Amino acid sequence: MRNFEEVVKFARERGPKTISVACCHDKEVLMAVEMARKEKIANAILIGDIEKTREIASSINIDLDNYELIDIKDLSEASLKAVELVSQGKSDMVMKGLVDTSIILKAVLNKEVGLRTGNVLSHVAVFDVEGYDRLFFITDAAMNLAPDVNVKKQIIENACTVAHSLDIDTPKVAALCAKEKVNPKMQDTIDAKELEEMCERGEIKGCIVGGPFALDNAVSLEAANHKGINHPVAGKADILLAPDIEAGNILYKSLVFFSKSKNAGVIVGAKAPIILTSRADNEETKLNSIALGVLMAAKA
Ligand SMILES: CCCC(=O)SCCNC(=O)CCNC(=O)[C@H](O)C(C)(C)COP(=O)(O)OP(=O)(O)OC[C@H]1O[C@@H](n2cnc3c(N)ncnc32)[C@H](O)[C@@H]1OP(=O)(O)O
Repeated sequence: MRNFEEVVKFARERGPKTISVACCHDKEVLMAVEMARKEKIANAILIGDIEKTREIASSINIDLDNYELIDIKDLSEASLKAVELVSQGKSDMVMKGLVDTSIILKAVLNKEVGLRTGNVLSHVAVFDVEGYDRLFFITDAAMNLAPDVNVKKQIIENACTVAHSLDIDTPKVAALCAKEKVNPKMQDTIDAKELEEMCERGEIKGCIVGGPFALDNAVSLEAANHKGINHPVAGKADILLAPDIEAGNILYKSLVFFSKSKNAGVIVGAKAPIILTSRADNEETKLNSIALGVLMAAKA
């Protein structure tokens, strides 16, 4: 798949799935779940401040009779309930509403009702950037703070599951750094080279990993050629592995605010997909993310 129209089309064919929305009192979230319902992609169980939700819904002409509603005002408790519904098999995936990412992720990691698998969980954002003929996968902009090389390996593997779900069989992974040469004083450049070597040894499968790469020579063949970089990933990266959450989040939000791009975001590695976008993302991004979640759930 090369764009979100195809992702939404696929989700329509596989839906409807059920989403439990944690902290649903948010206009863009309600607009996205309503679009998903009308498109028969997903039905939603809305958990949160229902009085506020009703006010918002009536201001945008959404009939809440089409939804199951659970009134829990406390953000942590609402997040736990949304996760618990998935654990109980009453819902197929969780969606973040108007709540801090850390609150919903703590619910996902909760030992009693959470969705742990023993694997690393990580965020994968998919971007369709104007001017590029392929989707970009940015990871991890939202969950893992400062991953070491072994966690980075698992973050790559998680991103590959998303890329494979979108029929990108052998994604090219660029381990991003501030430069394309190893500097012993820059740990992320050492990690990037190690990840490349792990892939060459067959310890990371289903992709080609290269690193370190600066962003320009990861995404632009012209920039890579200019620097004389000769590697299958150079200028052709699909998956952009950020060295840490700060770089990943800034890259994500730069694309959202400074470029013409469409995007979607999901946490993977858990028992079910967690649809996770920024609160500032618009309803189209949230709908794309629901479609991506449906696709991931369908392939699970
Ligand atoms: C991109 C658009 C959206 C955004 O902009 S998001 C904005 C930025 N994101 C954030 O603020 C969230 C960043 N992450 C966090 O806040 C925290 O790392 C997070 C995920 C909430 C975990 O916090 P804590 O519960 O304090 O973490 P902890 O390190 O004490 O771990 C508790 C238990 O959970 C486990 N854990 C933490 N991260 C994990 C992961 N990625 N995958 C699998 N397991 C994980 C950890 O091993 C620990 O387990 P145990 O209790 O020892 O068995």
